[in-house]
Formats: sequence, structure tokens, C-alpha cells
Amino acid sequence: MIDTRLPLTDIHRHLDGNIRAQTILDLGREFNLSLPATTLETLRPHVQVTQNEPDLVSFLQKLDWGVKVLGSLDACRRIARENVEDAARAGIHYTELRFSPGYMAMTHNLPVAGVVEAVIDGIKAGCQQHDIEVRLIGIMSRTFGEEACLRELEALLAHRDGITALDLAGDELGFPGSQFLSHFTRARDAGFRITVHAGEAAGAESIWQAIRELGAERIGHGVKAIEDAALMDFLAEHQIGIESCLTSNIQTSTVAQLSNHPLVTFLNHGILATINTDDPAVQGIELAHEYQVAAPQAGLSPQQIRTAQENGLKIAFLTEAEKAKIRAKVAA
Ligand SMILES: O=c1[nH]cnc2c1ncn2[C@@H]1O[C@H](CO)[C@@H](O)[C@H]1O
Ligand SMILES: [Zn+2]
Repeated sequence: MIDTRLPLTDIHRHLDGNIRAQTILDLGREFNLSLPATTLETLRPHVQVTQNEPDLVSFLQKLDWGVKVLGSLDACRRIARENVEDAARAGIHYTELRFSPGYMAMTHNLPVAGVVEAVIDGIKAGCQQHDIEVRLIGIMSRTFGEEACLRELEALLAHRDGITALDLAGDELGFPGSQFLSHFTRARDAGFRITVHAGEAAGAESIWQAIRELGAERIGHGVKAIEDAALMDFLAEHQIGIESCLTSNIQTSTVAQLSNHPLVTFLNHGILATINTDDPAVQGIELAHEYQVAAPQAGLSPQQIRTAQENGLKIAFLTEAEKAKIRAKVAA
């Protein structure tokens, strides 16, 4: 259950993995694109997971139509604003929305820094209309290689003030973190907080690499940490937070069934693990489902679910003063 006296957070939520099917239809029409379907019902299987995918890369293909319809910077602004609205409607008090500007820019050759600016704008517009606190995480999509990631990094650095952290996402097996050392050095020098998708498709060594070489303060998914006792101890001792996304891990076949998910073991081990969505529209879920259905199925007790909820703000990329303000507001 969600404890309504505590802030509800979603700190692992891709805004370009949460584009409404209706918006995909609207934008397809606006830019005269030929979509695979023209009604919501028939479009859905092309943009939403309908059965578990065999692996991460197949799952990620479901995000493609969402970004293919981004024919202008205004379209990017729109989906950013709608993301704030969706998160507010899901009852979320604080969210960190992440996006890959190069991935969003790709199909229609939009200026990458322009996409970053449009997303920042759209978030601001959304926050004026909804009572929610939002921070942005820039993603480098490793799937498109080092050069493309460098372009994303530079676009994010050009709008340093609007971006809180840097992440690396996409095909973890094909593009190991070791290819991105210089990217992360630059990002840390610029003062970005760091989270990295690791230990999802690849093993525990990928998590060690993210922490030791990329400077990750938090890990996205981190499922494979369970295979390395020393790493489990390290995560707990150094308070490296884990951003768990239960349903996502089933849909990517990272974990065979929720009863085998390591989240409960992470919590028992004193690791600051959290409950998040990942790509809600693509997955066909919202955060409430993760708390009310997925977490109990993963064996979490009500107390453990509450701990995971508290951990969300604990490991958020905010100052202690900002966290205190959100806690006070929700408790009031
Ligand atoms: O669960 C995930 N694991 C790894 N990468 C992901 C996941 N969901 C989305 N992306 C990746 O994030 C970028 C868009 O924000 C894209 O690179 C997409 O492939
Ligand atoms: Zn993710």
C-alpha cells in the first residue's frame, strides 16, 4: 500500500517512455506520418508491451513510435508537459523525469540542445498547472554509440541549470559502461549527480563499473547485485540507492517472475532500494500498480513497502532542505 502521510516519489521514470498513445496519434496526424494504426485500440500493441519481451533490446523497441512522432520542438514541449500532468494525476509528489535528447531528436533531425530546452520548458509549464515537484535527468542512449552520447552530453551541458543528473541507458550488453568514462568525467566536473542503468541486462561487474569508474551514486535496476555478496555489502554501506522497477524487469525478462525479484533481499540487506515505474505508458502500468500489486507479489511486507517509499525521497537528487520541505508539505 501507499502510505498517504509520506511523500510518494517516482525517481526512475522515462518521459520519452511515457508518451500517451493518443498523443502519438495526434502528432502522427499533425506531421503527416504513416503510423502502423489509426485508432487507439489498433495502435496500442505497437506502442505498449502486450506480453513479456524476450530481452531488454526488444522491450526498448516499443518506445520507438513515441519518439518517431516528435516532429518539432513544440511536440517535445507537449510531451514533457503531459508527463508532469500524468505524474501529478498518479498522485506523485516528487518525480525525477529522465529523457534522452538525442533519441528524441533523431527521426526528424531536431537540434539536440533545442530538445533539451523544449523539455525544460514543458516541465516548467506543467509545474505551473500541477502541485508537484520535478527534477530532470539527462540520458545518454548508449545504443547509438560514444559520438551520439557526446552530442547528448553537450546539449545537456548547454542547459546545465535545468538538468540535475546524468544517466546512461539503452543496450547495456552491446555498449558497456567502459566506453563512456570521459563522458562521465565531464559530467561530474560540471556538477551533475550520477545514476546509471546497470546490472539489468549485464551482470554485477557492470554495477561495480558504474560505481567505481562512472561515479554512480545510484543504480537503475541493479537486479544482478544479488549475485555478488561483496557488492550487496558495498551498496548498503555506501548508501548507493537502487531504483527498482518491478514490472519492467518482468517485461524485459530480466527476472522470470516477481516472486524471484531481488528487491525484498535488497531491503532486508539495508540497501536503500525504491519502487519506480520506468516507462509507464509503454508498460501499461502506473506507480500505484507497482505499490499495490507488484510489490506484494515480489514478497514485500507492508512495512517493507513503506521503507521503499521512504527511501525514494532519501536518495532523491535534492538537498536535505528541499526534502524536508516536501515531507512537511505532505504531512500537513
Ligand atoms: O528499462 C530500461 N533499460 C535500459 N534503457 C531504457 C529502459 N527504458 C528506456 N530506456 C532507454 O532510455 C532512453 C529513453 O529515455 C532510450 O535510450 C531507451 O532505450
Ligand atoms: Zn530505465
